[in-house]
This record gives sequence, C-alpha cells and structure tokens, in this order.
Amino acid sequence: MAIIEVTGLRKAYGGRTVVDEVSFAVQEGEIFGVLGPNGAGKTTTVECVEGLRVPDGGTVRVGGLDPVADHDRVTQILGSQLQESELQAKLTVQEALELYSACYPRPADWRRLVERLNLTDRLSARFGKLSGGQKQRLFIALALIGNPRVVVLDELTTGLDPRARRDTWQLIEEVRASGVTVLLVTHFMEEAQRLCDRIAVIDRGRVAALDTPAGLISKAARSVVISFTPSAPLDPAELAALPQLQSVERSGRTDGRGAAGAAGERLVIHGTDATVDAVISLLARHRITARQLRVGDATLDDAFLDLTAQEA
Ligand SMILES: Nc1ncnc2c1ncn2[C@@H]1O[C@H](COP(=O)(O)OP(=O)(O)OP(=O)(O)O)[C@@H](O)[C@H]1O
Repeated sequence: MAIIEVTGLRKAYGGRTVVDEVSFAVQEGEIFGVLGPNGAGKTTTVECVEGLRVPDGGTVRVGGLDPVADHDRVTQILGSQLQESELQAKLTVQEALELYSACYPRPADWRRLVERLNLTDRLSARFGKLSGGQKQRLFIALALIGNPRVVVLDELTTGLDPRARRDTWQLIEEVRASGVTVLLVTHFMEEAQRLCDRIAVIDRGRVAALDTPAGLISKAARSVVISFTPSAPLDPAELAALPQLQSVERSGRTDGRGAAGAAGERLVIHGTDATVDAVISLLARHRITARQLRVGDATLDDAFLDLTAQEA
C-alpha cells in the first residue's frame, strides 16, 4: 500500500517552475530515495509532502490525507527531521526529547529511543556541544518520537565523517526494520545504493528515472566498466569502433594522444557486455596482454551522470 502519493506536483517560485509534474508513490515499509543535482527541486518536493509548502498544482497524499489541509493529522503519521537552526544550542538532549514528546498524543518512550540511538550518556549535554554524528542521532530520535509511520530525512549525513555516516546508515536500516517507511533525500550515491529500495532521480524539476538502484544502473548506458594497462599500444580507431562503446578514458604517463596504452597508459572503457567481449577479442587478435585487468558493473554514480543533464 502506498503511504505517500505524489501526482503531477508543480511548484514555482516567482514565476520560475522548480517542480514540474513530479509523480511517485512510496510503498509502506520501503526506504525511498530522492536523488538529484543541486537545485533540482528535491527539498521543495519533500517539503510539499511534509505540508511545509503549498503546491501550485497536482496532489500530495500522506496516508490518504492532504498535508496542507490536514496538516495536524499528517504530523501525527509523518516525522520530519529538524534542521540544526530549529534547536536552541542551550537545550539539553533530555529537554529536547521531553519538549517534543509533549507535542504528541502517543509519543514513543524516549528513553528507549535514546538507548537505541546510543545517546543515553549524552542526556544532560547541551545540543550546541554535541558532535555532528550525535546531533544527527538526536534528529532521528526527534523525528521518531511521535511514533510516525513515515519519516522524512533530508541530507541527514551531509557533513558527517565516514564512520558516523555508516553508523547513521545502520540506524536508518534499523528504523525501517521497526516498520517505519523512510523518505530519504541524499546527494551520496553510495548511501542511496546501500539503503534505498527504490530511487526517484529528479533533474531540473522532473523525475528523470524511478527504479531500484540495480535497475537504474542497468538502464544507464554505461553499465559495464573494463580497465587495464595494455602490454603494447592499441589503435585509437579500433577502440573507437568497439560496439556499444560509451567512452574511453586514458590515464597514466602519456599526454593521452596517439596510440592508446603506450608507455604504461591505463585505459578505462565504459560500455556493455558486448563492448567487453570485443575488447577481449581485440587484445587476443593483436596478442596484447591486459595487465591489472578489472571488469566491474557501473555504479550508481555512472547511472546518475547518464540520467541527469550536465550543467550548462
Ligand atoms: N523559497 C524559495 N524562493 C525562491 N526560490 C527557491 C526557494 N526555495 C528554493 N528555491 C529555488 O528552487 C530551486 C529548487 O530548490 P530545492 O531546494 O528544492 O532544490 P534541491 O534539489 O533540494 O537542491 P540542493 O540539493 O541544492 O539542496 C532552486 O533553484 C532554488 O534556488
């Protein structure tokens, strides 16, 4: 069952359309990612879902309710991540938890929440003195305090070090395992690939693609990457004629001109399985060996670049 349904959403600021006919549905129990370049309209879209912005067109439903007209009821089922500026630096962790608990008719037991989020020993610490990771954990606790069915997390791990980011990923997985649906806005491909069941890629206000991470990768033109250092140079014309070739990147000790792979130059070729087969045949035909040969699937990064337009 869809807990969030967005249909033909439009939003303009000062006559400039920044969200243009966006539609997607988030199923109960999934982690749904919203991914896209800066200024693509991600935050505007999720703020319409949260009822913080009034759409200019289309409909948004959360648990069947209109987030603007039924704002109070929607806040009972949807937990939002606070922005840093929304908490006073002098407030202690416990005070923040008690304050936010008081806003809900059936709040979660905050002591259990802080235990789960590993914040018990920080209860008397002031918000302003918490580390970045601790602040994010507190934001997750506050988003969950009303026992929501769905939480919206917008760039939760931006600014965290790699360990704190991984810890936060684990928490998000635990939140989902406890039955809460997660709408996650992120810039991090690795984060989206690891956490999300499905992803809407938003580009210039429109949904450019909507699929599972694996589905997005396989749809991207560059779905396989082969890299190697040839034992002898290859003819650039023969490389350019490879089937379903997307790109050839050359790196190493040469200036990137002339025969490809001269003097230890490394080649990184993006294409499909057919491209890889043809590279292997080409090497065999010329009796050239491929040193440090690596073949791998393209990543969500590659798919993202294929799916979103380059900045003009
Ligand atoms: N209140 C506002 N008034 C005018 N323009 C706005 C307002 N809020 C956002 N915008 C503009 O709308 C566009 C979309 O912004 P939005 O914050 O939704 O994008 P985003 O995808 O979340 O970007 P980022 O990844 O940089 O956070 C941007 O060009 C932004 O400058």
